[in-house]
Amino acid sequence: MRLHDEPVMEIIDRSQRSPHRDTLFNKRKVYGYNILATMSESTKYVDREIPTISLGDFDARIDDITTQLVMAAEEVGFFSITDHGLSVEEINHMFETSEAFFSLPDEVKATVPWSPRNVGWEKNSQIRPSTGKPDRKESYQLQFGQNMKGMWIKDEYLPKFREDSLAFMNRVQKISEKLMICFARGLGFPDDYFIKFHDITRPISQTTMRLLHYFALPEGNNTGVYYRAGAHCDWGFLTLLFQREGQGGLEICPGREVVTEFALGDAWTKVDLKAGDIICNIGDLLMSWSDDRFKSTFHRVKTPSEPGDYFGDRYSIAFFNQPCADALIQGPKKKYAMVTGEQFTANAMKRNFSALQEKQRALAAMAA
Ligand SMILES: O=C(O)CCC(=O)C(=O)O
Ligand SMILES: [Fe+2]
Repeated sequence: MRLHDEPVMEIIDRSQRSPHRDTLFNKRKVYGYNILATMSESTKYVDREIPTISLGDFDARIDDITTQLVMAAEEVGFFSITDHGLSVEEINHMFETSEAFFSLPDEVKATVPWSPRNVGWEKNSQIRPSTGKPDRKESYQLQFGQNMKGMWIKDEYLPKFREDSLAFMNRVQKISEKLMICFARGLGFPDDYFIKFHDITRPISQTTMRLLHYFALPEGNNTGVYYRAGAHCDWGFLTLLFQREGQGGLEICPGREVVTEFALGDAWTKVDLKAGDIICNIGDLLMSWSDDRFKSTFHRVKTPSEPGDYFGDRYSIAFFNQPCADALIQGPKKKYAMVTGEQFTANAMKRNFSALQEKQRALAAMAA
């Protein structure tokens, strides 16, 4: 078993909680035993608007787009974008490429095994501190730089996989860079401020595209047995998510006020999508870099267990914008001490690890 990269925060900083938000979201600590108490209950849902923002006519509309993005980042931390320039055909082609990879025999996929540089293939091994159990899925992490040496599936197994994946990744990077310009403006930084720190042409780039395949589950009540993707926040800067229509399950739970806080509400909101839209979410890095103005929101892929849930094989693609190791991270208000990209990641891993240990101790105590 290995520990992946999503950070979780063990400290609830009560001094910084907004009383208004507290009544809105009814927060509670999630990674203790509380989450277990919810397993047999049916999910509580609430409607929340997840803004849809058009990037069309970007140069002429940049001020308007920036306003909309900043508002979405401040309020929900999730938004979908349209008119981003990627066609439905291009997205579908990447999904077909991904499905072709996942349908290879495990022995072949194991020729590119996951490594802690966050590249490679894993199966049923990512343990989230929110569940203490591995997600039931497989994923293949791809990067642009030197970490991918020897980690691309060979052409003899899947011709053109590397070429097609890199072409898609470069297209998604360009969209990310548009969003980075807007978020830099929103925080009063120069336009290219975030782009420079996420330069994918540098060999030390850590930006990662993750292809995901969640296995089909038996229809019925799977709760407590399987997890698709346990509740977590992404630790990077910004995530761009591609989903397939009809393969639902992504849910969000806003309410986190400070990046050092480790709590979430008890009501989830399903994320619906239209073909071709990209769902985006703020990661902990941008939350920290914005002095907590932009929210990194808890989300999960729900284990299908109730009527109306999607039980079949589910494919998704996540593009994580990660800083280069030498990026210097500090918000305009200097709320948090300056850290490098490398330190930020190390701190996130450390918090993740101690939260996971806490969760596993709680699970063991319940079993005893
Ligand atoms: O598969 C999805 O829809 C979400 C995946 C996700 O949140 C992640 O990998 O961080
Ligand atoms: Fe995520």
